[in-house]
Amino acid sequence: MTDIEKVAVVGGGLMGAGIAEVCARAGLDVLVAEVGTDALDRARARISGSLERAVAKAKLTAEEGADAETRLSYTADIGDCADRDLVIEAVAEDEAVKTDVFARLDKVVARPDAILASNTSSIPIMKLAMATGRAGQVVGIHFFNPVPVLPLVELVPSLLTSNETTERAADFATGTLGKTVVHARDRAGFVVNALLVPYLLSAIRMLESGFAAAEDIDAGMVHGCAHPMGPLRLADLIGLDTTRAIADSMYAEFKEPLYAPPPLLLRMVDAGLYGKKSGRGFYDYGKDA
Ligand SMILES: CC(=O)CC(=O)SCCNC(=O)CCNC(=O)[C@H](O)C(C)(C)COP(=O)(O)OP(=O)(O)OC[C@H]1O[C@@H](n2cnc3c(N)ncnc32)[C@H](O)[C@@H]1OP(=O)(O)O
Ligand SMILES: NC(=O)C1=CN([C@@H]2O[C@H](COP(=O)(O)OP(=O)(O)OC[C@H]3O[C@@H](n4cnc5c(N)ncnc54)[C@H](O)[C@@H]3O)[C@@H](O)[C@H]2O)C=CC1
Repeated sequence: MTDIEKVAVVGGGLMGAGIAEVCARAGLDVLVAEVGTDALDRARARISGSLERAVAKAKLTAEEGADAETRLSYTADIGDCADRDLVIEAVAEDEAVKTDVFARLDKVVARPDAILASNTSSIPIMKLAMATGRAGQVVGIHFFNPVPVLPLVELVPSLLTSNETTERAADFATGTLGKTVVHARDRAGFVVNALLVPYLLSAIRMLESGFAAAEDIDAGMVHGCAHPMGPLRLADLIGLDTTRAIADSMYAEFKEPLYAPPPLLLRMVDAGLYGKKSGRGFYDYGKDA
């Protein structure tokens, strides 16, 4: 266990809700910060629903589920992050939005040794660190979707992150949350997305070119390579808006065509077809997805 007891998660979407849930299940006091009451209600419903499913599947006792709920609190005021030991930013994959959040956290987080972490998939940590006056305490702690299921955390120090911050973040991920850590350099996409995203984009290009149907592309990778889901269903799970944003930042960093988002992905994002979270992407998920 580490000295980290009070955590805030800024952004309670797909990833922020999962991160808040695993932190509360690990016994931490967790504050979820969102942009307004509607977004907070959605975050609360996401976390409570997931805890209820874990209880229904006997992964948690009813008492453990109820205890986790009592450790969670919600706010629309980022100023409430003042007393936190660790803040994990999980807002949309947009550099301007994230740097604004880091600049605001730098003003409000009062503890001199607090860690400011980002769950970014691809934005260099240095860009976020330089929005603060405490780059030594800014680090990437990158979780994987769904957070309660997947064991991995990528730990990404920038050139300016102190060894102490990196070690405390690693202890938090492994000792407190029980995750498996891999260390990555501060390059867009880190380790996993640098490998995964070109594969997802290739599948989209394959569909776009008429090479094969979505179902056949996915079935090929599920039944031929034992992946738990095919690349198009996985892109839908990640969110096509997020997949596009990740591709954009990797392409901006490396200028390699394999990272360039294909036109079909761009048009689907333009159309609001974000995948599972919006109800439609490469597949239909119905209204309640
Ligand atoms: C973009 C980035 O920056 C980084 C990323 O995250 S990249 C994305 C990485 N994620 C992946 O690659 C996901 C690959 N897919 C999978 O692992 C699986 O398909 C999946 C876990 C999503 C669903 O698995 P499945 O077998 O098709 O469905 P299902 O039977 O419903 O779920 C399997 C288990 O996971 C659990 N689960 C699924 N989704 C869950 C969620 N959102 N929260 C909690 N538990 C969940 C289920 O309860 C079930 O648990 P049990 O076996 O103990 O009953
Ligand atoms: N979707 C995925 O599979 C994965 C995503 N990530 C990363 O996690 C981050 C979040 O992604 P998702 O959860 O998928 O996105 P999402 O769109 O589901 O959630 C983002 C949330 O941030 C909130 N938000 C926006 N601005 C805010 C602000 N200023 N203050 C507080 N909240 C704010 C939004 O209201 C929304 O609820 C991104 O950086 C993404 O790249 C990392 C791993 C996997």
